[in-house]
Amino acid sequence: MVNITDKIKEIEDEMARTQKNKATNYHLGLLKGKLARLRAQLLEPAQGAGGAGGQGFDVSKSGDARIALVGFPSVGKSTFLSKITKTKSEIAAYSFTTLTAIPGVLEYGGAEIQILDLPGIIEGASEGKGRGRQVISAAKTSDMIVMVLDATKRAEQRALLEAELEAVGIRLNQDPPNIYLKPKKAGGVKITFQATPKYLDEKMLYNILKDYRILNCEVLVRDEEATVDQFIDVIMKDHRTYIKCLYVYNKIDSISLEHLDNLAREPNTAVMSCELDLGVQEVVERCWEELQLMRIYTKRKGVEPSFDEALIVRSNSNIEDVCDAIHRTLKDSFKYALVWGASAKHMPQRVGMGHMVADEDVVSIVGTKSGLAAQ
Ligand SMILES: Nc1nc2c(ncn2[C@@H]2O[C@H](COP(=O)(O)OP(=O)(O)OP(=O)(O)O)[C@@H](O)[C@H]2O)c(=O)[nH]1
Ligand SMILES: [K+]
Ligand SMILES: [Mg+2]
Repeated sequence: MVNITDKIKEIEDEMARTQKNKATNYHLGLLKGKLARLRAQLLEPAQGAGGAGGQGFDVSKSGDARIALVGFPSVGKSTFLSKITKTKSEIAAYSFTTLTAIPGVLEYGGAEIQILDLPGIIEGASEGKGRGRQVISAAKTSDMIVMVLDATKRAEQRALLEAELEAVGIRLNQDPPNIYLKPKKAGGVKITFQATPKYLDEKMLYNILKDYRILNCEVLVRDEEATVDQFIDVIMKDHRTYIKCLYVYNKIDSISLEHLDNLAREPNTAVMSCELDLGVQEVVERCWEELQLMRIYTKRKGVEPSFDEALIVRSNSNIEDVCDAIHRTLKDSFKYALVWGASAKHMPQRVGMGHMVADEDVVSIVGTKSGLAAQ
């Protein structure tokens, strides 16, 4: 039996050989679809013993958010973890110093952020080289990826690493495509374009769906810029993860100012030197901004709010989420909430469960039973 990696290689070779033009467009679309399917198969837990399945490391999630440090060996991931948390992860000049996931806790803005130091990954990680598969699984469970890069190494490292993550369905700094796909029991395939598509047509989508044996469904393409890759992502949506990524170039103590200037201009990028303690705190601040966590201060009736301890909730949270963060049964006796701060139209504003809160709001929950104001 030909193994999956060989099949993947075959398709990749065929794609590389195929000239891109109007006539080959449909064929290339189909090949992309097949590739996505094979890659998903590769990540499925293997049958029986000794499988190199998609399991991550055995580290439980804790704190308000999780950040994974992903990068090639010896770029300084463990050095960074040791700088920003109290955890000491082994640091050395040789590759693969770190052999498992080492969690640390970063305390920032009243929140506790779990930082996962991971083994270095190498090219071919997505196909199971080294600890690649495990590292990638751990990265998938995080709220954000910090891709640590070595500023002294060649520029391709970034694209190589991106390709490894891309191959296992991780989409960095992208929104899920604006395409709606609903499988049906009968009725055939119905495709609607909300605007004239630039890169897609009905025949192309129809062919790919057929190849996936989706014979009855409704498709609505809302985005005129949607690509065939995005369409495949929608079909494969159970295998796709959309994660924020901050690219961090370490070791800037060893490069020229000109090179440093160029790196710092790349999008979603920060630069630092752990050795000279340059830019490290800025990286932490950038992470905090990207995570978009909000601090909510609770207040009991008739008592001044305490600003010592914040409740941490995610962006796009409402009063219901705040209740859940306080206590899981608080909602049951909820009457209304009083809100002071950026989200309030006047101070205080009386609001219901659906009210969206803002960073540093003060919230008082008023319940039906006595003494149920927020803790
Ligand atoms: N010049 C310079 N060297 C650094 C810097 N940060 C870390 N190093 C060195 O880079 C080497 C590798 O650091 P580690 O923290 O072990 O790298 P890692 O990415 O965790 O490596 P693996 O666990 O093997 O994947 C060590 O010798 C560090 O002292 C820096 O800012 N500048
Ligand atoms: K190392
Ligand atoms: Mg390490």
